[in-house]
Amino acid sequence: MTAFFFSPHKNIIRHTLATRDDEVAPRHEILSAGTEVTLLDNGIIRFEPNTASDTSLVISCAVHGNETAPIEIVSAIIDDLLAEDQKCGQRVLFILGNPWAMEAGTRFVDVNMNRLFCGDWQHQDLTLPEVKRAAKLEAYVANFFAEEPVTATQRLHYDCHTAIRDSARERFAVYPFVAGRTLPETQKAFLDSADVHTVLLQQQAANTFSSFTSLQQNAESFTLELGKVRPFGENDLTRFEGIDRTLRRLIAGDALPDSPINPVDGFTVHHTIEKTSEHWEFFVEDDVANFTEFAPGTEIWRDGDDAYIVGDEPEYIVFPNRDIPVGQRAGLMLRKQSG
Ligand SMILES: O=C(O)CCC(=O)N[C@@H](CCC(=O)O)C(=O)O
Ligand SMILES: [Zn+2]
Repeated sequence: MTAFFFSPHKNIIRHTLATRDDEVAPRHEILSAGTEVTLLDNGIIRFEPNTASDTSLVISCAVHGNETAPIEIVSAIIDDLLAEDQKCGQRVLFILGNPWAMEAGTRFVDVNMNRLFCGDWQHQDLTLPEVKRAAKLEAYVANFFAEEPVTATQRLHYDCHTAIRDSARERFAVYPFVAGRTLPETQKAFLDSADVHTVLLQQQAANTFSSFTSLQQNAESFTLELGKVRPFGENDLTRFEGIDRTLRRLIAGDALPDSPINPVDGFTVHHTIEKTSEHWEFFVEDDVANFTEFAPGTEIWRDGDDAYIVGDEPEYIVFPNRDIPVGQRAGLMLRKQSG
């Protein structure tokens, strides 16, 4: 089956790269175990077992096109599902988010897709391919969850990324903010199983893909930062064995532990760094790693009389980026949760 489903292409990566958005032909097959496979759109494929499933699982990658390791992992899982070397015990929707940026080998082409969700695509130029794609992704995910069987008890979404820079904590998760929600032990167990021992707990609603599934689709979801951005073929996939193994277990329908065996450290956002004007000065070196610790009293940025100085306990930086337009986020300062 593997050899034929994406014919004449070798796998979903090649098929997605070779297919223009307006040329995609939906495909449908039933595997010998009864699993229904449907290619819904370019880079969007659904597997549905013919047994009662309790989980609807969305696995996405390539929302940023140059974050290739998760794309390689997802493609290999899809190959194994098609070859029936990987058991399909749950409904799964796989999404390769941004085919144009994948082809260009860039984070995005016209607009950062991971700022277009929760309907924010409506306020953008609707002629742009990435804007239309974000709208479609919302619709595919909403339909996938709406069509879940009566046996379904949980909706999960893991949006797999790699970060631009090194990280003092190699892998980390971002847990979207939903008022009144706390991170369940079962999701900590998922992170532990995937070798992700750091979680950034957002305190504000956002317009990322994982925020959309958490806020509007009632899913447990994360943005997973699983390593560092590298071109296709240059990833050390042994560094991604935890997520690969854990996604495969979930897809098979195998139970994960109810609570983590190893600690998962929580960090909360203490300050959002914003580039406030053209005079804004940023005192963080360009090559600083994510989760670098800054001691109390360190000045992080200054804009005239306004400044940010680390308070009375250490803070940790993530996603620092000075090369952004005025008004946009230039990084986050975090505090580590105690206990
Ligand atoms: O490495 C960086 O500086 C950026 C990594 C990245 O793309 N992170 C995601 C996080 C999404 C979230 O907050 O859930 C993003 O900025 O889209
Ligand atoms: Zn990313």
